[in-house]
Amino acid sequence: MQILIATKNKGKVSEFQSMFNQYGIEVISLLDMENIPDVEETGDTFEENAILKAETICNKLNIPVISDDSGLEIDALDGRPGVYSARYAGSHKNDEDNMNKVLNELEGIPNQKRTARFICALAFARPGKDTFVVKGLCEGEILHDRRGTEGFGYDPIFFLPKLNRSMAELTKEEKNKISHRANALIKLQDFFNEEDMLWQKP
Ligand SMILES: O=P(O)(O)OP(=O)(O)OP(=O)(O)OC[C@H]1O[C@@H](n2cnc3c(O)ncnc32)[C@H](O)[C@@H]1O
Ligand SMILES: [Mg+2]
Repeated sequence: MQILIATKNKGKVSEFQSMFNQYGIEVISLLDMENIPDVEETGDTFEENAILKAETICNKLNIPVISDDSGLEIDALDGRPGVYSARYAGSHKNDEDNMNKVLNELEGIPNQKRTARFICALAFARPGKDTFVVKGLCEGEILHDRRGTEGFGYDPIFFLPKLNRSMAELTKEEKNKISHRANALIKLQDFFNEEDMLWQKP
């Protein structure tokens, strides 16, 4: 069995692959397909953008798809970068530039005021049926410098106080137990279980 994740982000694909692996489900993504243009993320919320991406690709290919819209919300920056996380330092979507921008903006802000959370909205769209959408969170703090080399995106500057490590210091297996993406996927599973379809909790 296969599921299409409507994303072009390698880091997300790799995490979905290991999360779905335990169910014997093969993950394919837009990186495996040619000529799929980027869906413009014009929504004001993660949920809106996730629905937009899932429904656009579902309508184009006429198969069920899951999409992921995610990002980082920093309290001291009034929730920025938020839905603009991918393009925070410009439309070239560069992780290093994005992290530098955040670190510069937080310069001089003390630890207790550096609270933040990763957010992930997952939308599941099927031909001719209602789309459903769920949201998962992961709370943490923004570090003063990068730590660790695992993961992707903003992981090196995201600190998890309970684990005393940055997200980029966790193995993929560890991250997939506590991440915003994992928390959203658990909620999506509940939908699937209710509808008695696709895949079941182990
Ligand atoms: O839209 P798609 O094709 O899925 O790929 P994208 O990279 O543009 O993805 P988003 O629009 O959802 O933007 C997500 C941003 O948030 C960052 N992000 C999302 N999940 C993350 C995670 O688990 N760890 C670190 N950064 C993350 C990511 O690096 C992007 O900058
Ligand atoms: Mg995007």
